[in-house]
Amino acid sequence: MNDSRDLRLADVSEEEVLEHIFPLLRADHGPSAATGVLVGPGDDTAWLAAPDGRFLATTDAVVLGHDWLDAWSTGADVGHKAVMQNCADIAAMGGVTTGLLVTLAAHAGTSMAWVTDLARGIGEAAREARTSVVGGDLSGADDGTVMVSITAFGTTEGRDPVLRSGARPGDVVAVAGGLGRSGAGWALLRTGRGEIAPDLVAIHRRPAPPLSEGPGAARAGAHAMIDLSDGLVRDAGRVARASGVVIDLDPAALAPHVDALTSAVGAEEALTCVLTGGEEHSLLATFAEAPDGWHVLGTVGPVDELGAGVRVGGEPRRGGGWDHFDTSR
Ligand SMILES: Nc1ncnc2c1ncn2[C@@H]1O[C@H](COP(=O)(O)OP(=O)(O)O)[C@@H](O)[C@H]1O
Ligand SMILES: Cc1ncc(C[n+]2csc(CCOP(=O)(O)OP(=O)(O)O)c2C)c(N)n1
Ligand SMILES: [Mg+2]
Repeated sequence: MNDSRDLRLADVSEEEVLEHIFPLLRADHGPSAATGVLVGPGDDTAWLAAPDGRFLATTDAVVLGHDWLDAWSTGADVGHKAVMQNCADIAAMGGVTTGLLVTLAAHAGTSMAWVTDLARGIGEAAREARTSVVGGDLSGADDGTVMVSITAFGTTEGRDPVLRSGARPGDVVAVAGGLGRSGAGWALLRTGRGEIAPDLVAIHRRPAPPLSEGPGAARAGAHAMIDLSDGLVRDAGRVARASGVVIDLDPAALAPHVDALTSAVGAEEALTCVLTGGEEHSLLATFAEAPDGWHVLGTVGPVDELGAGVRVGGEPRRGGGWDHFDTSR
């Protein structure tokens, strides 16, 4: 196992795979949420502290061909993104991630080099998020199938979580992080133009959610919050419907985000990316008053005759954004 470069999963035992990846997954940071890990990987389960007696739990899976292509993303990119997707969900509740479970289901022909790279990316992202992998599972899969599923646990540090349902008329709606960059990077990759904007492609491969802004928003009194995984309009719509309000996005507030993408993808595609681009994992929240670090995008109003939902410059806006089972693509 010293040189894993040419090996496939079929050539090694499960124990050897685990022995190989454990060191890559290990947390090496000082005191943090990871200090709540009482028993880590290696036994039948992990054992975690839940200091305030309650914890957050979420899971997200990614599948080769549906969520990434090997031509676009390395194993490390896939691992990094899978971790960040989960940590963004924890942050969107106002929480801090305390531990991760990682499941890999892969066909026997999967190269050990890819698995090693995946583990490296997971470990790197976990350390960036100041958390650690506490366990997981390995499973076989049919030829061509590779799936990575991550489950994250988190703590709200004694606060109540920030739900999607708390937005109130009179609030502002604001974002921490960018808009449409991952979607623009994906559009460039799809059309073989990735070299036009390596920064956008990098964000698509490895989203960088502003994780600390989640608990920050909770401390600042956020009324509602969500992470932007499926596109601004779609995800804002989830907050609007859960809260029974209208969210009106101001085109002038969106303009700088659109302008930032225009040279790479053109003005029309830039607006589409900002409104509907997925996998950004920025945080969208509503507040009585937005704190520093948050960019106000619009306002929250009472339901009107059209019902709860999203408007852009007062105009109703539906559709767009990511749906896994949309076969019209
Ligand atoms: N297969 C499932 N079984 C039970 N609950 C699910 C399932 N899929 C999604 N959910 C729940 O539905 C909600 C929305 O899921 P999802 O859109 O995946 O959230 P997010 O975009 O934040 O990851 C979440 O609360 C999630 O836990
Ligand atoms: C090969 C490939 N096809 C499509 C996409 C685009 N894509 C996949 S998932 C997704 C949206 C977010 O994923 P999801 O699993 O719905 O995240 P969640 O809402 O559960 O956090 C997008 C835009 C991609 N990254 N790679
Ligand atoms: Mg989410």
